[in-house]
Amino acid sequence: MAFSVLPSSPSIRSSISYPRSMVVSNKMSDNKINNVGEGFLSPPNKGIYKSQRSLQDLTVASVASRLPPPSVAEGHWHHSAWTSIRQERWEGELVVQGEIPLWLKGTYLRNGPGMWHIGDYNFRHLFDGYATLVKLHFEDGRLIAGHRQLESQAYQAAKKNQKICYREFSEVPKAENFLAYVGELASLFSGASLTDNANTGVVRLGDGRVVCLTETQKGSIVIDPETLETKGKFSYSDSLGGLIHSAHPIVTEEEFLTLLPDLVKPGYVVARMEKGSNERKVIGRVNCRGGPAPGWVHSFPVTQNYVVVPEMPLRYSAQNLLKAEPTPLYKFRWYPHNNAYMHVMCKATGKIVASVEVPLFVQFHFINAYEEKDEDGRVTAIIADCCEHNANTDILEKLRLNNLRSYNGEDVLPDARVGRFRIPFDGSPYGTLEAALDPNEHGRGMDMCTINPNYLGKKYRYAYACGAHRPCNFPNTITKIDFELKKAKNWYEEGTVPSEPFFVARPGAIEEDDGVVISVVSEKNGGAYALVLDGSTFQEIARAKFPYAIPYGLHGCWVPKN
Ligand SMILES: CC1=C[C@H](O/C=C(C)\C=C\C2=C(C)CCCC2(C)C)OC1=O
Ligand SMILES: CC(/C=C/C=O)=C\C=C\O
Ligand SMILES: [Fe+2]
Repeated sequence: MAFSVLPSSPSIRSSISYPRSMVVSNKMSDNKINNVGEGFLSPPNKGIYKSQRSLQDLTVASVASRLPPPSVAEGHWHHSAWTSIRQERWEGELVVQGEIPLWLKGTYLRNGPGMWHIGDYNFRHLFDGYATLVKLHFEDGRLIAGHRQLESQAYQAAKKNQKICYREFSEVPKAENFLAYVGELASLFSGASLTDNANTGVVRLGDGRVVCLTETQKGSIVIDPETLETKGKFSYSDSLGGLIHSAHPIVTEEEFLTLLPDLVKPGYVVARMEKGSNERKVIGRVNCRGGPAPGWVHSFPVTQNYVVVPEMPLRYSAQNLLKAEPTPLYKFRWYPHNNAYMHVMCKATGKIVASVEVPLFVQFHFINAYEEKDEDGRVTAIIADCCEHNANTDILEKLRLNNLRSYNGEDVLPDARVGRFRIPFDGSPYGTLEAALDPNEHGRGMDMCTINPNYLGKKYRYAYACGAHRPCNFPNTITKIDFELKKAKNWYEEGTVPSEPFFVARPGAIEEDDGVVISVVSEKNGGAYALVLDGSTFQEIARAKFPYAIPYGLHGCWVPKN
């Protein structure tokens, strides 16, 4: 279903003056950064700023990028979604078209890999980019927006040395010679060469600290939610050790639950950190049933009383970790013959209460989970939903920047669905996995999901995610899934790439979908806008254009205004 957009051209005002460094050449022959961002390049009277609080003239250091070959220049090479951010930071008020509800008071923060080159070297994979934080501060119907680069050690070192200095998702520092490589290997075992580029998510802990996260534990970095300034490492004060963890801990007002994969003795440690603490305490451990390594745990679900530990056939691979060049599945390997499993751990005791074999699956993101009960209130099963890629690992390859940028109109996004696991508690050895609704409801695209956070771990009716309006090469709709009616409502605007929808409940709401859904939308010719949809009708209620291109981003959080 296509939605109409609000009338364009609101009364436009701009008080902006363009610093010299922002006015860049738009010629394809220049070996310079070529973002072709409408907002940056258009003359001031075409700007859409309402006012300018602080425009920082901090062009990203030496951002000369190698230009695409002319044959693909007509594709999505200049889509803002896949174009590096050009400035270190910006902040300003945006003109709002439509109406932002007056109850919406607080800041939406979004993290993501927004800078994909260093010097004249272009990164290969979407997940390699240096972290860019975006903020949307809503108050009194107004919107102050901005972005800032996260000052991780990895980003600072890359800027200083003009080369990649740490191991990213697919990129590896180039060894100068064999001896250096041996040193590199040693530092890999100690974790010293792993990145701290926290480009995946951002969470607000119960005590108010805001932390950016990625797959490496050292990539836990505290930021100031107002200025987006990097404050320093979030160091875990326990001695749990290990180098990696789930990039998606479960964070509530009271606690932080995480999974630490154990690559030495294949399994997972489930740990909990209380509000206000830096110390994780072990709840329990799950041993893998398949091998030779634990499955990738980018995310995991919880119910009110249980932690669900997935054992996906896409497993970490120590061999691939050591390789200097990316392998087809990066740091992972696909082991279909070693099966797939789901384990359930009691949160209070750490005991494994169910462990079942399930059909093969591929997911990055769990949506939610809940306990199914019989009429006496006894738990009969766990229901766990995820964005499931039909047990096909191709999606990892599709997320290479070359593929995203060279889109030519072909329908190349692999099919995905809402995968619903049922993990029975009756001792039977198998669980089931089925589509929760007809995937055609959301164009057979499905990822980047969120829910009303008040329904975490509880029976729920709605999920918000990105679906597909085909043909496409990347999820390009915002979709609202109704599990009760098995229907989806889809927001779509031609040529745009919306990032993960984020639900904010209206204070005092009774209905699960009473609230708004926020997304940052990247446009094909260099623009971007903040979008607010009504959670219930899924109609657009407001949008506000950024004065420059905002690249695609991953996950976000909400910081309420006190
Ligand atoms: C998804 C998603 C992945 C991502 O990851 C970023 C990094 C730096 C991942 C690194 C690694 C693994 C995925 C496996 C184990 C090794 C290690 C190098 C730590 O960002 C994303 O959004
Ligand atoms: C962007 C993404 C998957 C898109 C698939 O269709 C995954 C991001 C992981 O954090
Ligand atoms: Fe993720």
